[in-house]
Amino acid sequence: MEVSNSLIAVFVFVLSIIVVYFKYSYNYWKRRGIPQIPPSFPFGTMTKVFLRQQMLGDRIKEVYNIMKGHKCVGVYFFNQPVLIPLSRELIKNILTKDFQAFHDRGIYYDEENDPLSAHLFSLSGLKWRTLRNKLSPAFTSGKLKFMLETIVNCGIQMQMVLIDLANASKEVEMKDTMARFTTDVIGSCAFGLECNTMKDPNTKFRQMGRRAFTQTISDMLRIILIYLCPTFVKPFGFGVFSSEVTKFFKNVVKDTMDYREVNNITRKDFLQLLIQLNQNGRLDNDEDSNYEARDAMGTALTFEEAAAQAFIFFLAGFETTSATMSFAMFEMCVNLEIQDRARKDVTWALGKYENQITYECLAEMHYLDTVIAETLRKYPPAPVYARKATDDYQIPGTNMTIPNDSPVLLPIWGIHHDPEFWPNPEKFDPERFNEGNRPKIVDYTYLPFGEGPRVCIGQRFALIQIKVGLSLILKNFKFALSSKTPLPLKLEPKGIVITPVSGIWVNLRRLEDS
Ligand code: HEM
Repeated sequence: MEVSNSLIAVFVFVLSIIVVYFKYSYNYWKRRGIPQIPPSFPFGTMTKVFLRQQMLGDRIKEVYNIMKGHKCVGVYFFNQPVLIPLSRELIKNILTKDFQAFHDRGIYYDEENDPLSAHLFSLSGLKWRTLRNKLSPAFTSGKLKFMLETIVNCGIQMQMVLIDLANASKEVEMKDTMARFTTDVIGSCAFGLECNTMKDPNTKFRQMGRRAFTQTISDMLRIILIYLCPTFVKPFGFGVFSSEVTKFFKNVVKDTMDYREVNNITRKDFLQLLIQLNQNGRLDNDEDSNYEARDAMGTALTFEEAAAQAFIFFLAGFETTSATMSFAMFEMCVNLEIQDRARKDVTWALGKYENQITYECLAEMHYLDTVIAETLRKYPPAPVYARKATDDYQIPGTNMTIPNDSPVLLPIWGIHHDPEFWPNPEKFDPERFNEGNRPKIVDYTYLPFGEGPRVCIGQRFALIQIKVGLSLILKNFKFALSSKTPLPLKLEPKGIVITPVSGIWVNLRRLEDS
């Protein structure tokens, strides 16, 4: 009895210390004269997010709406202070003008124990800059043209599978179908593999892709530990992703690189470019020579570094693009006149280029561009993204200073739905991006791919992939929402990228039959 009383006393004592410490931490922003949202113990300002009841992007949008008018606001993840910039000038300064004070994301990586975590998205400082310079030439229009054939081949596989489903009058779940298409594209372009996920939805590649984007309770606990005490977890070799996922991707890169070397095979894909960087530290025959990488060359990428980049191209590439394609399909189901107009645009461009999806043909699908742009506004796949202050930063025109090391989260979902910049923001209206309206878009209010030196490196590749997929669907099918799609769409609270909870189900009708 006495032992248990002592244990309870120790527990109460430790808990009281934690509560007092958290309460003190909860004045962090107030002490610095920065407005804050009142936090509560123990989750700070993010209770529903940590209880997996609300998407992070949605919570940050609420904060944006409550505090709009201020330059910035402080929030807390547990007791960790995080800054949300609200004014356009401050957002611009962080992303571009004063980039030197915010060049890192503050994302955990551990080159030694978890080399796959040391990729372009997470790296910091000079390492990031050097790698960015080395990789940028892999995304020039010349290199993308070189990969188009691979993307179109994956699109044709998708088209064939959809034709079979339409012939069998089966309802199709678009989110998963698009994820299988983009898995095939990125699997092929980043890992040099024909994944065949379109034909077999349960390939190991697709399973690992799904696993990477599903957080189990133990993943969540590991991530929280990494977030709260990164120095403590390092010696334990905790990875951001489960070891099953990282082992799989590392082996795929190793096996494919070895196979190509032994059999002297080259292919038109990112992996080939990574192999060149691994062997020579630069790309062969670089016809797009306007890149600033010349100084950064010389040192080759190690195998681990090359594998980490293939891994991030896959992670950053497949879910974001498939989400965009499926939301575009959803909106074109709900707005049939937009679907018809997009189809006319696509068939006109294809007609002009003898039904061949070339780079030039895609560039002429102007209306489809506006549909994709509006999809990325209404459903930005990355509803928030991170930066870290790399110096003390005094906010111009104020007495407020963002302390060195502060995590910063950009409230993209909030900005994209702000009626001041986007009247009637819930309306899906591609006209916002037509030739006449595009120049009127207020700077720093449309940021689906980020901005400044850390802007998405895969932006052009993503847009090509999305256009290839959507143009093949529009050309071949009419589509309508099935009653299996619950309306209004509910978004997954546990998701990293915005995804609909129960998928998007459509009925496809082959155009010859309509
Ligand atoms: C619709 C599709 C996509 C969206 C909406 C998207 C969005 C973003 C955003 C918001 C960022 C952060 C930008 C910033 O912090 O300023 C980012 C970074 C990045 N994205 Fe994408 N992305 C997409 C597709 C892709 C694809 C297809 C790839 C690769 C093939 C890719 C690779 C990357 C990488 C490597 C970074 C890190 C860049 C750096 O830190 O230097 N993304 N992306």
